[in-house]
Amino acid sequence: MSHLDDIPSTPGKFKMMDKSPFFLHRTRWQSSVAKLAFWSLVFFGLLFIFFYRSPISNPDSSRRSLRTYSWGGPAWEKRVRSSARVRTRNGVSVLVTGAAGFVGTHVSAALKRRGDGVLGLDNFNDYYDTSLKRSRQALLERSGVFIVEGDINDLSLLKKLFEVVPFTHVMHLAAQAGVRYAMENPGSYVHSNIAGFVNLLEVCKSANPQPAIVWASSSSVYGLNTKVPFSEKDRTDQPASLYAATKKAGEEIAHTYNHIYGLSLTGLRFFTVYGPWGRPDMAYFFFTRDILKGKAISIFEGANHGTVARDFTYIDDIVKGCLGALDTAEKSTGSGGKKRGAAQLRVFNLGNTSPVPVTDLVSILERLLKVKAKRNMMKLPRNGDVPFTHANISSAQRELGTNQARICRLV
Ligand SMILES: O=C(O)[C@H]1O[C@H](OP(=O)(O)OP(=O)(O)OC[C@H]2O[C@@H](n3ccc(=O)[nH]c3=O)[C@H](O)[C@@H]2O)[C@H](O)[C@@H](O)[C@@H]1O
Repeated sequence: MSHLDDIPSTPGKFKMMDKSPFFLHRTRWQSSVAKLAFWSLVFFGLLFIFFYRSPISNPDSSRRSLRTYSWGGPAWEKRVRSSARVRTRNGVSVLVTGAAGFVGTHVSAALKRRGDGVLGLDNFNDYYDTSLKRSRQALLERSGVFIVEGDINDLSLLKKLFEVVPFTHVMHLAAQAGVRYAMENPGSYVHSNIAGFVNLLEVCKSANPQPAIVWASSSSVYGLNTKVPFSEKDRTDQPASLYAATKKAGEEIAHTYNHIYGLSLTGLRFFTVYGPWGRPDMAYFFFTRDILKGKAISIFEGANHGTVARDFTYIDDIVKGCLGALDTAEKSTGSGGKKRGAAQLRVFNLGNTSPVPVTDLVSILERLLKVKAKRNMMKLPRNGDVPFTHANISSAQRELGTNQARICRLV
């Protein structure tokens, strides 16, 4: 484009050029034709450069530039197939969405370890430091799990994945997590937890064979319930946050797709999951960071200095529950978008069954870090938090073939 620098930017400058000795004896008419020819050349030149460099002339690069994700092509398909290949008798092939997330990484690794085919999908969004997601990706890559970079809202990508691999199961863990962030960015919750989920179900319902789907709901659906422990039969119509509302909406959407299309669907209500490779937006993570920095931490308390507590659940127990749900999931009954019979629809709590006060969590951290925390006690803000959670997991223990209670505690 450097030649464009020589082009005069104003008509005045052009007139100056007309007065040069070269043009001196030309007529006015000749000068106009020259001007016209010159500017036409410039115009067509620019037009050419625009179309030559524009993505429109190359559909592949256009797709990449618009969606910022790169996928497709024979080498990519080969990686997808290889990652999803089942390597054991009776193994299953699972599409794990949110595979670079905390729970997604652990579940993908566990499935791969036992010989199942696993393909990850993740959009690597920057809700928290993406370098942590990249490290999890590297970890999974070493064990043979390929993570496709893309969004669950990308219909053509999802269709392509099902064209390349006839997945038997989908482990849907991609979501906008975090209770308090919903007040800052509500659209992100609607985009991932509602629109993205519907998009995924649309593709699953049309797939042939239809996969069985296990997906992450949340303990937050119990909202402002006071009856403890929380049982799957309890009411879940009083969400305290938009996050909870989108997860509850997911449960209703699951019901619809099960009812109309015969999709086998299992929702798992996770209770405040913690462990290695955990999420930096969660309290145990940033409390640790701030205690080590000598920064004060805000500890929430209920009315009249009441205790705020969580049924903190160790990641290994959650992984057991996820695998148990996949293993006991019945096949979807539909095909090609048509229901052929009643299909399985389930919801399970996955929790530790013994709530721990947040003040105790801080004491444990102090003991392990050997640093005294600067505690700033404050009233539970009205930002989506609930005072306590407590899971009844008898249904999961009975039906998922896993006794996950008390395997691992905070200490
Ligand atoms: O189980 C769930 O359904 C949810 O668990 C967590 O949400 P939360 O239980 O709020 O977990 P944290 O953000 O780690 O908070 C843990 C506890 O610390 C308290 N907290 C949090 C932040 C803070 O500054 N101070 C404080 O006392 C919270 O009130 C809560 O009782 C996850 O972040 C959600 O994505 C998940 O769905």
